[in-house]
Amino acid sequence: MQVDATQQHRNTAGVFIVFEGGDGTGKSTQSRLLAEHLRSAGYRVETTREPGGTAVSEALRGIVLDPAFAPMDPVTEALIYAAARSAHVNDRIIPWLEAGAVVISDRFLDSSLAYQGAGRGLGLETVASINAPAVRGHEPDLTIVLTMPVADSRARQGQRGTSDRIEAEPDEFHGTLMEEFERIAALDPQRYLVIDARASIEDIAQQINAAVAPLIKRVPLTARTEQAEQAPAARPAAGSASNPAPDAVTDAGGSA
Ligand SMILES: Nc1ncnc2c1ncn2[C@@H]1O[C@H](COP(=O)(O)OP(=O)(O)O)[C@@H](O)[C@H]1O
Ligand SMILES: Cc1cn([C@H]2C[C@H](O)[C@@H](COP(=O)(O)OP(=O)(O)O)O2)c(=O)[nH]c1=O
Repeated sequence: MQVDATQQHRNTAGVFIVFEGGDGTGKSTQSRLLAEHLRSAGYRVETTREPGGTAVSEALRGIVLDPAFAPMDPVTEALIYAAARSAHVNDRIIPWLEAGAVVISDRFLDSSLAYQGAGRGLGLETVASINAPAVRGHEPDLTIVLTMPVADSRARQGQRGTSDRIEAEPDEFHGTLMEEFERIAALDPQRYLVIDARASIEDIAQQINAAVAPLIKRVPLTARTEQAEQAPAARPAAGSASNPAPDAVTDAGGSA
């Protein structure tokens, strides 16, 4: 198969939402809460993560995060993340979006731009070009950036115990990439939501639900999960039992 890196794909029926930010800023917590919130309203939601999401991508994750491989040449590192992303986009993200799902990914391309481009100093152009064949023109509809001082995210990670090869990098590295996420977000405020990750889990979830509500209105009713079709009791009161309104998901419906 030939990959046309310049080809721009629209995200067809589905909606693509990405969580970005430094390590330990609450991305997986909020990704899970958003998925629960949308599923309870009857949407088909697929949650995934990078690096990961397919068998080969998870195997590459094991390699790239393994402290046994430190130090790793930054170009090698960038290529491993891009290789994992290629399988993820091709085998999971594109089919899910074409099927009309709400796809929620814990990290995507901006992590490579921030960690490898800024953190490792490879530069944004080099990292973007390495990743062009992998992302195949797909961009998130909304990227939620969770940001906080490194000292605070370190304190949260401390509760988690062991650190992987990237987490083990010094605070200066992590400070650089946090700043880069904010800089990238400022370039396209329509498609980025920057949130102070020091707020409470519930406050953050409400901000996210409010930003996602207008976006998912375009998800077709046919994309609802079979599970939701069989469980009308789980639906919000705003829609009819057989055909709930997509705009039943509002910022008032926090799941946190
Ligand atoms: N807003 C928050 N306030 C306090 N603790 C939080 C908050 N969000 C997440 N946590 C906790 O911080 C730790 C890291 O959160 P996690 O969601 O795993 O972050 P990430 O996926 O960004 O690494 C977990 O122990 C989680 O329970
Ligand atoms: C997707 C991606 C992740 N990474 C890093 C960020 C994380 O340190 C690590 C993935 O680990 P993960 O456990 O998903 O992150 P977190 O600690 O935030 O829960 O890989 C990159 O350096 N480049 C990338 O393209």
